[in-house]
Amino acid sequence: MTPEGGRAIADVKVLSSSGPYRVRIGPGVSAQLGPALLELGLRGKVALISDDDVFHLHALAPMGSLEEAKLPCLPIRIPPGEASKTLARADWLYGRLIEGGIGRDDTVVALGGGVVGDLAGFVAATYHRGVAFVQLPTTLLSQVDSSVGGKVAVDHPLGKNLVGAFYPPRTVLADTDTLATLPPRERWSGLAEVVKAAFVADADFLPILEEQLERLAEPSPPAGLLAEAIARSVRIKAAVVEADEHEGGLRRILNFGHTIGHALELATGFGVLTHGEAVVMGMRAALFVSVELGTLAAPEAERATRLLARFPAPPPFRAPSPEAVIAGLQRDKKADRFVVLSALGKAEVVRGLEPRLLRRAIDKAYEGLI
Ligand SMILES: NC(=O)c1ccc[n+]([C@@H]2O[C@H](COP(=O)([O-])OP(=O)(O)OC[C@H]3O[C@@H](n4cnc5c(N)ncnc54)[C@H](O)[C@@H]3O)[C@@H](O)[C@H]2O)c1
Ligand SMILES: O=C(O)C(=O)C[C@@H](O)[C@H](O)[C@H](O)COP(=O)(O)O
Ligand SMILES: [Zn+2]
Repeated sequence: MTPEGGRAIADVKVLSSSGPYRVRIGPGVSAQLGPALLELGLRGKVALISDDDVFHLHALAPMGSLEEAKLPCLPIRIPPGEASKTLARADWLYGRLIEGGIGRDDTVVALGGGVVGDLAGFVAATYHRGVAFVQLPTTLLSQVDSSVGGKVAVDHPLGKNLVGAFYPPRTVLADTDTLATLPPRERWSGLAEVVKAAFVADADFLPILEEQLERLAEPSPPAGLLAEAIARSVRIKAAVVEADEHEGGLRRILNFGHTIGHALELATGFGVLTHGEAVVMGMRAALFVSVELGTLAAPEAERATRLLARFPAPPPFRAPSPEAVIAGLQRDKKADRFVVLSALGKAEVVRGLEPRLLRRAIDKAYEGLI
């Protein structure tokens, strides 16, 4: 328990078709898991899914709180990394849930980053046609983005997140204390989604990021600054997903940088680039496309590109050919749609990008890296 006693610094309410849920953000909030479940009337067993590394680092507090609340816990660990976000791993998890006697009235809790959250959420959505699902995100990326909004999925060898569902969590406990152990590369990966949120929906957030980007990437940024940046990103995402939960329109803006980003993750091999690294490259490409199509003024694109240039380059990787990237891109769920900026803080969707423009955009994504 922290000096604050696990009290949230921010508490964001998100409306969804399966009911409202709270996102509590602050130091020590994962130690509130037991009471949070009881508050929701979730009194059954808890299957706590985590990856090996996160389990060793951060399972004690939430498991202790389950014990105090007298909620039986079945811990299940998976290997860390994007390679675990597969149907095969989901199938393996179903086996552990069946063997552990997890039933319709029990709860799946995801303790980890976006990989654990997306995978455990997919399993929760499908096991027994849906059991209660709770997120305890432990990466910056999962606290600012993936734990909110209900997208759950696994990858397919032919494409990222191709098998999934919309399955909102019952609650989210984003314990900012867990971020103290996060490696720098993963901090920057999360910051990519923070910057994306500002680019597509919150121009007033940009000056703060321009001033504080490197501080936010430090192992221990000023606590208030970090929690505020997380809360602001969550509020942006909450507003978008509340307006368009199932991505009929507006929600597509959250895919800014992702069309090429996802194709790069696939073509380099899942896990070679972090999601954030791929999205930074994809956003550079998308800014270029925005200027080429005339939706964004060049000085605004330059300002955004300058912010992205402050992200560290990924470790050296074998760059796939533009053809390989385009092939992956054509299998994306949103292959025919491309998100561009129409101003800083405002995005729109265009269709039917010319293949030649796409190739030049992929060159932009690689610029300075290969
Ligand atoms: N559902 C959504 O809306 C959504 C949004 C954005 C991204 N995503 C998905 O999220 C995934 C990426 O998530 P991620 O970046 O969290 O990756 P991740 O879950 O793989 O975590 C990154 C690494 O950090 C380690 N880790 C996690 N928490 C830690 C901690 N507190 N201390 C030390 N190490 C820790 C993990 O073991 C892992 O090795 C991708 O699959 C992406 O597609 C989903
Ligand atoms: O929540 C959303 O909507 C997003 O697009 C958020 C993205 O950051 C995230 O990477 C998401 O998983 C992408 O979804 P997909 O539908 O393109 O697979
Ligand atoms: Zn993303």
